[in-house]
Amino acid sequence: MTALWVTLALVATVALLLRWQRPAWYWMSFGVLFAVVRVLVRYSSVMDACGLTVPPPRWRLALARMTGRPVPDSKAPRILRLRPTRTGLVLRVKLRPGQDAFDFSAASDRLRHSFVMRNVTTREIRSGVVELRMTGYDVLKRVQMPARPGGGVMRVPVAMREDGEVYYRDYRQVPHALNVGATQSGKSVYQRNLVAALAGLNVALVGIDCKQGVELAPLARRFSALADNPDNAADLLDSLVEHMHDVYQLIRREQRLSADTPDAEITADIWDLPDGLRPTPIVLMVDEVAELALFATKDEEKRRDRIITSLVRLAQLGRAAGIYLEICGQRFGSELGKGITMLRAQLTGRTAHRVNDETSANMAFGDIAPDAVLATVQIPTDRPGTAVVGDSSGGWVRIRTPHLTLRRAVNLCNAHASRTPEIPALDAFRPVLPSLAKTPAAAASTVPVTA
Ligand SMILES: Nc1ncnc2c1ncn2[C@@H]1O[C@H](COP(=O)(O)OP(=O)(O)OP(=O)(O)O)[C@@H](O)[C@H]1O
Repeated sequence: MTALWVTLALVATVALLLRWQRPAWYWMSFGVLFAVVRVLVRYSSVMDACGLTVPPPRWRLALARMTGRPVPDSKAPRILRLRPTRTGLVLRVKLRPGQDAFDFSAASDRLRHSFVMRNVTTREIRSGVVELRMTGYDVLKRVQMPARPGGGVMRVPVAMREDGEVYYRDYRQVPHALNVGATQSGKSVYQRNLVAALAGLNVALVGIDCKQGVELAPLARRFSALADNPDNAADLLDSLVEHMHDVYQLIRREQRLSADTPDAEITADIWDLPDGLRPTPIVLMVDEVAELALFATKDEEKRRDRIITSLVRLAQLGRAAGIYLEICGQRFGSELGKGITMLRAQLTGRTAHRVNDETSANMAFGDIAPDAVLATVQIPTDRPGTAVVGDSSGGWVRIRTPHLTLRRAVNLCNAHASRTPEIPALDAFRPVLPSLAKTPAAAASTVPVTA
């Protein structure tokens, strides 16, 4: 008997320790079982308390009255499926007549504490069927991405969402994005995660890093072109615009060829081109965009206008040519001068890390997802890497990136260096790696790269 008590005490201690120190492990070992039992046992009473039941039909009430039987209870939505996941539970229910998905999203906070879960989000997956995604612990406290997060063509895993799902950056769905945040909020780590995820794909990475290349130069082995000051950046962007026009010419040529063949697909963008003809898609990463928009002299002002015009052109026309923009900065508003709001309107993907004021949050979401502004302002200082992402559909979600060190990102880029494609139009901006530098002077004039 004593042995049993000792074992139980030991198990309870281990469970408490895990819950405190390793919530993900606690969830997988103990939490999931307790949560399943809790949800199943409390389901009817919780639905009733949250106002998610429907009264019995009148004919049943009348029948009960006539026959003197007890009045039938209100009915909760029928459980279709309860599935445990590595971060929580997914409960799928069939709505009763008269219920709608909005009832569930309005009750998500009540459901959260009634089922003792960390977070509950709801969505209607098809007419009359609602899915409740519940997380069992704070998945953003210590981000652990799944071992095989999946992905697809131009769709890469970047962070963990607060509902326990992986957040993917999908360039074909949302071609251009803006990433804002105060200093030390985690923008560079977000960008690093993007680079690391893209490194293994058939894609050309092009970087503009006006912090003298401090963020992107170490990853240069996987970059096809890199600019580390506004002068270089202006030339690089001009060349990229030229490359875009060449790709359009190629698409037009293919369209002319297929126009006379009745059954042939008409090419509208690079993804419709045959594999052998398709130019490599390009992701342009711009770090600290405000540096490109600032000027002190007349010449610098001309250069600034050239840069912003090229960026607007790429944002307006780049998608079909397979050029995608990822623009990063502390603020991105009209104070940066003409052309900025026009550019911002084209950057439909928005990510906002912690900001210092509501105006900065408005720069990210004011025009597309006003609800996300409050969520952005509330990001705590002690959680770098936490961000709110939204798009032009008005939806938004909290995410946090895994803490990818620069060392690991460099190793990943080096491991995939052989995948770095050559883009002839951008040849002049190819980062010269130490092994290729011929003289110390030549090496000094190029962006240094860590091995
Ligand atoms: N997801 C994360 N988890 C834990 N720590 C993080 C995460 N993201 C960033 N950090 C830490 O926060 C600090 C700031 O990160 P980062 O350099 O990415 O911020 P930033 O917004 O780019 O800052 P700046 O604009 O000053 O360059 C770093 O010390 C980094 O290690």
